[in-house]
Amino acid sequence: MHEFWSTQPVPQGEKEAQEGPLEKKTVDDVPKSPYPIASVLEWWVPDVLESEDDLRQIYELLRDNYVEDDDSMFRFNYSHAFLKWALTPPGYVKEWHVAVRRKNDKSVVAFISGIPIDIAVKPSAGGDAEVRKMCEINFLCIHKRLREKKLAPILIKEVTRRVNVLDIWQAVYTAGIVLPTPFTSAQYFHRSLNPEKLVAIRFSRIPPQYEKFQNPMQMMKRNYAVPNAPAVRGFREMEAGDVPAVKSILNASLAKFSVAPTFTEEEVHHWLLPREGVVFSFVVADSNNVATDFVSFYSLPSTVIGNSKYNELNAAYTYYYSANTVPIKVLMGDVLSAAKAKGFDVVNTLDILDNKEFLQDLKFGPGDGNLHYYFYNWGYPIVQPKSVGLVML
Ligand SMILES: COC(=O)c1ccc(N2CCCCCC2)c(NS(=O)(=O)c2ccc(OC)cc2)c1
Repeated sequence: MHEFWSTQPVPQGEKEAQEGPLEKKTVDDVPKSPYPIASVLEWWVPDVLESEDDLRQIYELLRDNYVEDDDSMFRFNYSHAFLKWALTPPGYVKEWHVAVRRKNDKSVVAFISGIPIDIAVKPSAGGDAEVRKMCEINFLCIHKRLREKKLAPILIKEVTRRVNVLDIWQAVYTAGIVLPTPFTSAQYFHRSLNPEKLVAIRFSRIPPQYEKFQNPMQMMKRNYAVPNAPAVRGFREMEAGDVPAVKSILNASLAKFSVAPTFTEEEVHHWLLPREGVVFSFVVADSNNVATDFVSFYSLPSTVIGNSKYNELNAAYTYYYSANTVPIKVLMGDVLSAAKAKGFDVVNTLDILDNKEFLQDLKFGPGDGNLHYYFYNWGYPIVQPKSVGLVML
């Protein structure tokens, strides 16, 4: 079991692993040439920022081969603009976008990405957080026709080599499956905004508790109806002028968690300013128009697999927030209104951050998916998802 992971510096399930690095190497120990790969294949670094065609090839690989839910009802369909955003934050390293192509026709068969991130990790015994420059790994995808050929371990080793050669020795990543060894496991929750479409997509009957009504669908629509205007006075879209205030309140909010990113001003600008069709962010401004609260969500549509009537689900996912003058459930209530107004069918979230404080009142229901969080080369005790302040796209 775990032929590959048992060779890696990750907690192997022994009891209390020590906190911190599991192995210590230096740049001199790191091979300078790419990891060997089958002769019919070649390593390739797409230029996602400057080449629309390179970006399109990565987009299509993920659209057709990336994560599906357990029942293969949905597959994530990250957009071009979303992928460009997710892959090119301040200080990104082009070579950490690792693709594999077939030599003969140059078709992309696999991908894995890394981006730089500053993670603040609190020692479990308490005390100040240690801020560590890490790599955030995402979008590991092997073409459906090349599964079970041990390609994933090769991509993981190669991206690790390209990260280590720049003197970075830790990574953070998530997966819907259990690997050695999660430091937390979160659960997905979803809030319907368009119950008619969700019932149609889920091929499922209307929930039994609605059967008693004369017009069950009408009652479902009423139950999930949201105001068409925000409730919070001073609630408005975030602008560039809000960046310093948002950096300050967001970093302060995230400092409460055991594991969370810290953001520079440039990173706040990149990750949290609104981007059409990608990320949506709002502030609560006081009488001097200074942001006192902040909330955001991102657009991640899913392909509906094998449904004749609908082929796309417009899902919004809650992102970062800092609730200070209003409770998070009031702030998130305005996110539901904004998402509905922008045509989203559902809002998805995880029970990380303070999200448990709004799930029930805002009528989120449990999904059937889990998201497990992992460190590479960093021993850390298992913590509750509500101690985690890291949102992975
Ligand atoms: C790859 O998964 C999807 O594209 C997707 C999209 C929407 C989901 N919804 C919203 C639609 C209502 C039905 C259940 C929740 C769900 N169900 S889910 O429980 O939110 C879920 C999310 C992620 C996942 O794998 C990482 C597995 C399950 C999944």
